[in-house]
Amino acid sequence: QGLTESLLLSLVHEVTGGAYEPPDRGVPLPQYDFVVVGAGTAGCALAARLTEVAGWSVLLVEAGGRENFAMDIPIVANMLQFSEANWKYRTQPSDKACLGMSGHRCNYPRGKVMGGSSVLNYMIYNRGHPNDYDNWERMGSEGWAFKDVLPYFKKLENMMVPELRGDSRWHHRDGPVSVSRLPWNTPLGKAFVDAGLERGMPLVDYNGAQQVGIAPLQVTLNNGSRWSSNRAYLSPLRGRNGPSAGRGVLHVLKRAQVTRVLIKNQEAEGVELVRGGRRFTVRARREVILAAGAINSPQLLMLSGIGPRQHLQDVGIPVVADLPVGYNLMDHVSAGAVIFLVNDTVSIRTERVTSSQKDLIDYFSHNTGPLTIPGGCESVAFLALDGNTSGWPDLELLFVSGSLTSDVTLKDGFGLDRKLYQQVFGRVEQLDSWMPLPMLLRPKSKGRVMLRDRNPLRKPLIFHNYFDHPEDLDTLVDGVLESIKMSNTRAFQRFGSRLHDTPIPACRHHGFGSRDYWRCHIRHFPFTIYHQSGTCRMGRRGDPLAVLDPRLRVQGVGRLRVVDASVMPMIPAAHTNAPTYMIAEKAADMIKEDNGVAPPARPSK
Ligand SMILES: Cc1cc2nc3c(=O)[nH]c(=O)nc-3n(C[C@H](O)[C@H](O)[C@H](O)COP(=O)(O)OP(=O)(O)OC[C@H]3O[C@@H](n4cnc5c(N)ncnc54)[C@H](O)[C@@H]3O)c2cc1C
Repeated sequence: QGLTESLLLSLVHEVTGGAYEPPDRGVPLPQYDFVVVGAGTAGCALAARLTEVAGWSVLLVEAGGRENFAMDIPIVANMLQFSEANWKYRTQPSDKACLGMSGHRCNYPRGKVMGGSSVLNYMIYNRGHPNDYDNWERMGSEGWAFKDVLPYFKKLENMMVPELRGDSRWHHRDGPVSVSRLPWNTPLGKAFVDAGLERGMPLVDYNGAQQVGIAPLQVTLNNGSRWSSNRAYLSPLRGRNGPSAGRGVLHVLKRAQVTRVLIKNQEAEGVELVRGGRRFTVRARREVILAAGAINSPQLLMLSGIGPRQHLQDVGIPVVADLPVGYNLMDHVSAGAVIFLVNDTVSIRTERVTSSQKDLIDYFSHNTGPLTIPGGCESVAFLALDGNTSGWPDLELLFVSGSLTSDVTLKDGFGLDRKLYQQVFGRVEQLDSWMPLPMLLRPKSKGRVMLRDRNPLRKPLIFHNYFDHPEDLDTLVDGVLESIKMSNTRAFQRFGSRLHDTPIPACRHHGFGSRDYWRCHIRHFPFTIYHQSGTCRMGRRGDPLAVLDPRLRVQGVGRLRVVDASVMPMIPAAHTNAPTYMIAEKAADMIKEDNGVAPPARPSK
């Protein structure tokens, strides 16, 4: 009976999907105070905060459609990449990386849905290290030091982990973004933490006093389900929006793509957008704010004439402001496809959990069980490599209680060459396995986003430039070697954990397991951890490397800001969702201040 009830419940949710989010306005008004482009992590947070001001009107424009119930189920996170909720970007072919992917191109997913990438993400909640933000300030982003941003990290947080809730030095309970631990773990997830302890790593709250160490994940889940930005910030507005509620007005336009910012006399006047084949122009009395993410915000700026002069001239767009838009693309790349086999049925295999009546009932009726594990991610280690005593980690090992072979969609999610996949992994496809994702936290290589042409509906060109800097590759090799040590601990040997050792044919000549072999392996299978950022970086006013000033205003163009992951001058040693929320929270206060409204209350210190 439990199962039937569960399925009926899902059907009801599916039909009424997105019922908690603000409705689609259909046709916009001709004018608003603010037009916010993109309802992703930053856009939802920002729009919600701006409508706290009575008398302000905000239009939030989103290219994707509504969020639905299936998107809330953590275990299917990677499957969403095959849906229309993904922009389905691919990087340009490279001879340095993605060599094991079809066409030497890596997939680069981005959310295209209410909630943006916070709907596609793996929900890992991570702030980064104080040095990340102190470094931002040193690089010219005045007001973004850790002491300045910590209050905003706290403001967004509803910490639900019992032992952290009371730690008011680092955490907060009243924010919109729910943070919890996984309600359920596999034996392997626990083994990873034990293995870390065995290797001498301390158990840490990595969002607290010390990041380096080992820990079960903190995740943006509420009651076992995804807590997206749409859910966190927009659902509370439904039904209590508008002047009579003492708030501003929020209109949301879904499946509407902004094609250009309208600029006159070096000031943004509004946007042009297309929706259902119709073209609309919407004016902004106060400001246009781009929150379209690290690929689409630079694309939109360039389409509007703001970008590198030569590039704009090459594609035939009149130059409004000559700025380094699209440069400084950063991501956290990992050493993918390093897998360890185990003897017992202790890992997550998607087809096993989604066809288990018990697991389905556990999820739908009790909000627990394997379906609550976001794509199999359970625990994490942050490592400072030899000689680094700063506490600012170089490397992360993200533990996944399954591997490339545990889910039929994963290899295609990353875009692996099918023949190569069969050669290397076909033999072990049916076995239980786990995967550490050694992830480079402070990459030195930088990529670039460029326009293909002046057509706003064509995908931009993305050059990841992974491993341009040789140190990046070496750090990842260290990560693979540490993962092998983790597998050799007593905690993992209980399960007979062993490295899968079928070599990649093109790397075999290096000798399986040598540093050169791993370099070659990583060049074949670099997995993005989806943290694209930095392409509209902020910096000191007048800095030729900066697109924005530290108040996130586009240099040389009035009434235009960017508020999303693209503003980061340097990618933090963190998964980027929480830092993006922080950026939006801080931006909301700056925008209020700059428009003559004192921020409502100082966020808690
Ligand atoms: C698969 C995946 C897994 C991830 N896992 C994690 C994780 O576990 N933990 C973590 O911290 N981070 C994770 N991230 C990264 C994190 O989610 C992002 O850094 C964050 O969501 C970025 O927020 P944003 O506001 O910059 O952009 P987005 O959230 O991507 O929002 C941009 C929005 O703008 C819309 N848009 C774009 N162009 C236009 C246009 N022209 N007109 C109208 N709308 C437009 C998009 O459709 C989108 O909704 C993951 C990301 C992905 C894709």
